Amino acid sequence: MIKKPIIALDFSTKKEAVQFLDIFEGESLYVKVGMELFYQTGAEIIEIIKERDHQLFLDLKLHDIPNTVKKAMKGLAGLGVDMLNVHAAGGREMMEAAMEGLAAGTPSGGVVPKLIAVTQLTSTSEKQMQSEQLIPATLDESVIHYAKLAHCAGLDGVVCSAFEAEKIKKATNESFICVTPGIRLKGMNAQDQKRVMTPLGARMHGSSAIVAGRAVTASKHPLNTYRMIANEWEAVYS
Ligand SMILES: O=C(O)c1cc(=O)[nH]c(=O)n1[C@@H]1O[C@H](COP(=O)(O)O)[C@@H](O)[C@H]1O
Repeated sequence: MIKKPIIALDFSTKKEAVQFLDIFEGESLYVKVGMELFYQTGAEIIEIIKERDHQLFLDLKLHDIPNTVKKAMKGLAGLGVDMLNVHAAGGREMMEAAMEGLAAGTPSGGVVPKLIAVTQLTSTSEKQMQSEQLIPATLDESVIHYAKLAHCAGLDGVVCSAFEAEKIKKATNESFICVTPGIRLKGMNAQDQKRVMTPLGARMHGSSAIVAGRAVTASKHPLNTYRMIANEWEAVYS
């Protein structure tokens, strides 16, 4: 279980990301770096975050042929991050290759980062999935199918919405990590997300970790908003 809400550092420059982190000085965080920031800064931002002793989820959502993903993961493993992800739609062989790459790239004596697979993005609705991906199943069925595939491939967990977390754990096992983005405090705008939930709702639905981005980063009072989210989420552990 990941006790701290994971903050998505979705900024386009190093300067903005660092200014944001400065607000939390003295606090140990779990942050996520995604494509927007990583493609601009490269590994430099990872170093900055590690120097500040924050935990880090590098969210690059790899999705390519097995050999390419394996080699890419081998390189990424050397960055010393805590968690990485791939798209489950890349298939079982690709996910197994990702695991092999991670193990091969982790320096000897080091901890192999956790690997999780994106099932159906939280910005996807059932209707969209059926009409655009031509998947003739319910959204739950598709997400659970991808979760089982990731589980069979030996991954540590998945990214899903909180709505599916409990069902995934039943279909795999209790320790399978369900990281759930699409987190909003009550009354907040869902923006481009389709399957959103409050931190408390995520807690009740069996999420292992929550990801909060714009709710915190675009807040007028990021520290207060983060604390509100953390209080709802962490209450279960106290
Ligand atoms: O893999 C992810 O982190 C991810 C998967 C998913 O299905 N949905 C999703 O929103 N995310 C990420 O989680 C964050 C959510 O951002 P907000 O909607 O601003 O809270 C973004 O950085 C997304 O890239």
